[in-house]
Amino acid sequence: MKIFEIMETKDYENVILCHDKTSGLNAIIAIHDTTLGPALGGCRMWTYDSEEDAINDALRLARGMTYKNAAAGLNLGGGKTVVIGNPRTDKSEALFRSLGRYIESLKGRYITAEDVGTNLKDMEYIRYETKYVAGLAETSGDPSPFTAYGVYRGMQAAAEEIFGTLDLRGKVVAIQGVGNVGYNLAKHLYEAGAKLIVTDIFEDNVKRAVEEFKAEYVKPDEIYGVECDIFAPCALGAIINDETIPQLKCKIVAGSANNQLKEERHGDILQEKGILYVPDYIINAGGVINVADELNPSGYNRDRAMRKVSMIFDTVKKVIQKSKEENIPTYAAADRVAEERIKTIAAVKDNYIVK
Ligand SMILES: NC(=O)C1=CN([C@@H]2O[C@H](COP(=O)(O)OP(=O)(O)OC[C@H]3O[C@@H](n4cnc5c(N)ncnc54)[C@H](O)[C@@H]3O)[C@@H](O)[C@H]2O)C=CC1
Ligand SMILES: O=C(O)CCC(=O)C(=O)O
Repeated sequence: MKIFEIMETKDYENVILCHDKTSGLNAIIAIHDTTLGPALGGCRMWTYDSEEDAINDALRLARGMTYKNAAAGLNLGGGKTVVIGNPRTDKSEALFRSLGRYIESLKGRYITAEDVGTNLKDMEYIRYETKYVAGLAETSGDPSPFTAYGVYRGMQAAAEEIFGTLDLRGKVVAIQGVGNVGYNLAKHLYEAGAKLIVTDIFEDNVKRAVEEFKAEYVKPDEIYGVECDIFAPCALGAIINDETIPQLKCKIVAGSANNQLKEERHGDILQEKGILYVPDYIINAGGVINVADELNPSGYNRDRAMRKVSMIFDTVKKVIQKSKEENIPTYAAADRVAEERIKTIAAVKDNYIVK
């Protein structure tokens, strides 16, 4: 793996390898870009097939956070931590405190939070060693309801574009994955009068959605082909691909899952087919917007965080507008929105201030 070549090509600032013999910690902190502010991004714990896979994941996710934070209008750069290990069996207080000490040593260049495989308890252990951790139980808490609300608002913006109304009453929405985000999204949609079709690999999650929201159930591999207005991927990445696109009968793809397009070209194909794709990192920024509110000098405020999440409606509109004006697919328009903000703010910061 040519790490410096990758760092040069995609403009990474730091990649920090963290090891602690006592706790067994093997982790990577990747900081992609801090033009807008300290890098903020969650801490993922996963069993990787190789160290190279783990480093690649940290790099890819850190860069994704730069774009997500920039497009969301946050004064934050992008970073991510990857802890190599099984989240069910390899966790300990010592492991997360050891990681916390590494994060502390960066003196605020990187702020961590929850991600796949980590939870509020793990964040508390990190907090024993550093203040550079957000999303604690006593402050902003579980980000999923905020992410779900952001997805709902983004869907409304997309609906206004395609159906001429943001009213989702009577619209059919197919949700893939009714876990933390999917469940909360289903609740908003049900209350708005939408008809739901759901799938999940966990029976309990399906049962909850069917009973509470009168949702129709289909098997996991059937969800792509159902007749619907909106397909909402809220489970896995890479689900928009050569096998699934021909099955889609929706007019909009809008969901919380990260990295929905298997490859960028799949975003081009959606556009050719006349399906509006709402870029994942634009519509799923509710969680990070909420977590970032903790960094406000006056402290965390839930109502303010919710108001900011609601603005995802406007960001989605802006991306759609750019896509139309510049005749590019929405995923490329989203990248331009993020890159232009970083470039503009970098230029503003160019002048010298006496400290
Ligand atoms: N929780 C949050 O605030 C954020 C979540 N995301 C992304 O949104 C997605 C969902 O996140 P959460 O709801 O937190 O995760 P979760 O783990 O609570 O829910 C995911 C659900 O998908 C189901 N699932 C897994 N494989 C499936 C398959 N093949 N077919 C159907 N269902 C399947 C799982 O059983 C689970 O119920 C993930 O991709 C995550 O990275 C992105 C930004 C923030
Ligand atoms: O929402 C969080 O807890 C951190 C943000 C993040 O890592 C993400 O949005 O993927």
